[in-house]
Order: sequence, then structure tokens, then C-alpha cells
Amino acid sequence: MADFVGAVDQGTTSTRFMIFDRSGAEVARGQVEHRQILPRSGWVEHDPIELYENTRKTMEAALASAGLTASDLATIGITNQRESVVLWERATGRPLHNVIGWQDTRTAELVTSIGHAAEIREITGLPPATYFSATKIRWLLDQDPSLRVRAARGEILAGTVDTWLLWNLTGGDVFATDVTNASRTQLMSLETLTWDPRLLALFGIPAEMLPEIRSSSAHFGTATNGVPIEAVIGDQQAALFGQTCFDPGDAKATYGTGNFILLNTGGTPVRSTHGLLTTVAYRNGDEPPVYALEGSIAATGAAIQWLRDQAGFFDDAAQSETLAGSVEDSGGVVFVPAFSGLFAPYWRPDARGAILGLSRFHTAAHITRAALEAICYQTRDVVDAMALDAGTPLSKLRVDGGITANALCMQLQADILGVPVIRPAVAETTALGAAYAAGLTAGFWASTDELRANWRESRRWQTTWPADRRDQGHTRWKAAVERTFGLGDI
Ligand SMILES: Nc1ncnc2c1ncn2[C@@H]1O[C@H](COP(=O)(O)OP(=O)(O)O)[C@@H](O)[C@H]1O
Ligand SMILES: O=P(O)(O)OC[C@H](O)CO
Repeated sequence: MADFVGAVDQGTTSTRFMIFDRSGAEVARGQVEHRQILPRSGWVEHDPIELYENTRKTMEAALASAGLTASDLATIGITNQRESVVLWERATGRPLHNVIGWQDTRTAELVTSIGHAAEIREITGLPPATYFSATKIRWLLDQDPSLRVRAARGEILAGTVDTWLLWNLTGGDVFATDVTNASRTQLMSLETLTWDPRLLALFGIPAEMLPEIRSSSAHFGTATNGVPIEAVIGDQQAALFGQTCFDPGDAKATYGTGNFILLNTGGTPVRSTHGLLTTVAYRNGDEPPVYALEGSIAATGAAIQWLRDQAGFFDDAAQSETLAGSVEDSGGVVFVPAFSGLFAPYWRPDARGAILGLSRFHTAAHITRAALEAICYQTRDVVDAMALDAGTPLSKLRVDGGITANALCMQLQADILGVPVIRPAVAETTALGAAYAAGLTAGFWASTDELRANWRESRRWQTTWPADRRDQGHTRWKAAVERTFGLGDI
């Protein structure tokens, strides 16, 4: 068997291809950012062709940088930004529209008019929100009445980004998704793990346009370069897998464009009463599915990106650390980056971003520090909700993702949470999780126990703030959050 496993990680801001060895260590990577297409306030799109081309390019770049060829890969897994939707023609493979991204809020009115909140939540574990795929597909179908007719004939296909990449990587051979991605469409029943006819009728989406749902670790087909594709798993679930959170009670937080905190709840879907989502964590082959509670935060790194691209405070996200570190604190400034409304635990589509508490004294450094604090306070909101749902507080938090390179932010996180924050040796746990899931199918790794043995701690941040400072900061944060409600135009 070949010595390496590859993973496509198609994220919100960039696409990576990563190659790992048997110990789970990174051997090579290719990475490229793609365009954020922002045609109107609240709309977020990506070019599907660009995403596929970047997938191929980064795969070739990673293989070349390691002096390897496709035949050195035993298998590959695909992991992806979830919920975002593509429609394309079966006959030509031509996309009909840009990808509508998970952060896109254009369907706010549709969400309200469709209603049936309790039923949707009961079947899917998700509250009605613009975040999920169902209303995005509905919106696309509503643009042209002939599309629904063609979709019902199976001529127009709808998929999340995994399905789009799988279709293209296999030369149009495989039209499938996995349970984790399907669980974020708001069209799949959490219990039966199939498309739910009541929801399809409610959202007006023909079943004929949707892919087959498979386990996350499963045979998905063969890429045109000859490598088997043996896992498809949504990026946040992949990070849980890569962090080897295989036992109920294990949790991780991934820091990227948004933050996503997942808690493994074992074989039973646990219903949240504190604003969290119930979702499928993963399913290995024919084993029963494993479920998770999830706190999804729409904008964390997005605030750093906004300071970089829109406000022009710095040229590179990493410089946020030096700038924020040049002041002792935020000087009372609070930045609530509610660009797409607020997700967990608030679910307020009517919220919009605000920077509060400014005087002439404040500088770019204070605002940047407030942006880092916002990442940490939003995470605390979710961790608090999780403790209430699970009945026990977390004793530590395993972290990963782009922002964990920012040591100041991770120190603030330990201070604001009051528990240690621990980063593993491989911070790219999303790609690693997809590689692990594929490697299990291929028999490259024998069991989840073998994967667990690969996990290594690289750095730990301990709390330095006294509890009253932490709580006062959090109270001020929550007061600022309330001020952002109703600022959106819906
Ligand atoms: N050193 C850093 N400090 C603060 N934010 C960062 C840093 N590096 C990256 N980011 C932010 O993290 C996000 C990218 O992280 P990544 O894990 O690649 O995200 P995604 O998977 O969402 O594309 C961007 O929003 C960027 O602004
Ligand atoms: O691509 P990321 O890392 O920003 O993750 C996006 C999430 O999957 C959205 O639910």
C-alpha cells in the first residue's frame, strides 16, 4: 500500500490539499485563497469553477512539493465548508449560479414565510435560519420557474461543496454526499439519515435533484488521477475527528472565518434547549452514527479579515497579534462582528455588526484587540450554553484552525473561559480528520485507537485572569451584543 493519505480541505476563505504520513504528521500542503464575491450587503458567494480548479491546483502543488505522484496516495478524503450550495446541469456539468455561501442572509424573508419552526427543529435538530442549505436551494429554484421542472426530471442537480467537488474529481461519475453534510442542509432526518419527504415538500425541493447520502467513512469513487476517494465529511465534523474526539464528552473548537465548537454526544442525538444545534458528528462505514451538539459562530476570523480588507488596519491577518499586543487592553471598546446576524446561541438574523465604547483616545490597536476579544467572548457564550445542555462544564478546550497561530488570542481565550486551552501538534485538524476518515475506510489505519495514539499536545495556555475580571468582561460583552439586535434591515 502507498505510504501517504491526502485530504482536500475546501474552506470558506481558501482551499488546501494536505498530505499526511502514517503518524498523522504533515508531509506537504498546497493552499490558495479564492475570491469572496459580495454583490450586496448580506450576500456571500464563491465561484464554483474557481473552487474546483483550486482543488486540482493545490493537489498538484502539494504532490510536487513533496516529490510525490498520485500513486503515492493510498486514498484521499474530502472536507469542506458546509451548508453552501451549488446548482449545476447534469448533462454538461455547468454551474447555474455562484455558490451561495453559508454566511449569506438573502433568504431571511423566505425563512420567515416558510415557518414551521418546531417541526423543522424536531426533524433536523436545526432552528430555521438562513445559515442552512434548504432555503438557499429554494431561492435558486425560485429565480426561474423552468428550473424546478428540470430539477424534478433530475436534469438539474443540487449539492453542497463536497458533492460538487466529488462530481468533478470523478469526472461526473459520482453524485453523493455524506451524513454530516446532509445533516446541515435542513432536509435530512436526524433519525433516519435520509431526505425527509415532509421537509422536501415544505421547502419545495424535488428529491430527484439531491445526491445519495453515504456514511462519512465510505467508498465514494475514484478520482480521475486514479486515487480512491474514501471519505467525505463536513469541515467542523472533520476537525472533531482529527482531534480524535471519539468519546462522548470530548469537545473541540475550530477558529476560522467563524468558530465552531462541537461536543461528541455518542449514539444519541441530544436536543439543545440553549441555542445549540444537534448534528451528525460522523459515521464510519456500517457502524451506527455518532452525534454532536454544535455551537456555530458566524464571524470570528471574518472580523480580522474585515479589519484587513475593508478597514485597511494591516496587510496580513497575523499582524493583528502585534497590533493588538501594543496596547494593554481594548480600553473598553467592544466589537460585535454580527456581519451575518448572530448564530449560536442567539440566532438573531436582525443583528448587525457594531463597534461600541469609542472615544478619541482609541486607536486601531484597541479595535483590533476588541476583535480578538470578540472571538473569545463569542466562544464563551457557546461554551456556557454547552455546559447547560450537557449538565457539566468543560474542564479544558482543544483548539485548532487558522487563528490558533495567534498566541495572544489563545491567551485571551484561556483568560475569558477560565479553563486551559490546548492546541495539538497538527493545528490543521480539519484536513487531518478527513485523511483519518479516508484512511480508516482504506485500512491504512486499523482503528480509531490507533488514531488517538497519534494525537500530540504542542501548546497549552493557562488562565491568568481572576474570575471577577472574566465575568465583568463577559457582562459588558453581553450588554453590547444586545445593542446590535434590530440593526439589520429585516
Ligand atoms: N494569526 C492570525 N490572527 C488572527 N486571525 C487570523 C490569523 N491567521 C488567520 N486568521 C483569520 O483566520 C481565518 C482563516 O482561518 P482558516 O482556518 O484558514 O479559515 P477557513 O477554514 O474559514 O477558511 C481568516 O478569517 C483570517 O482572518
Ligand atoms: O470553512 P470554514 O472553516 O470557515 O467552516 C465553515 C463551516 O463549515 C460553516 O458551517
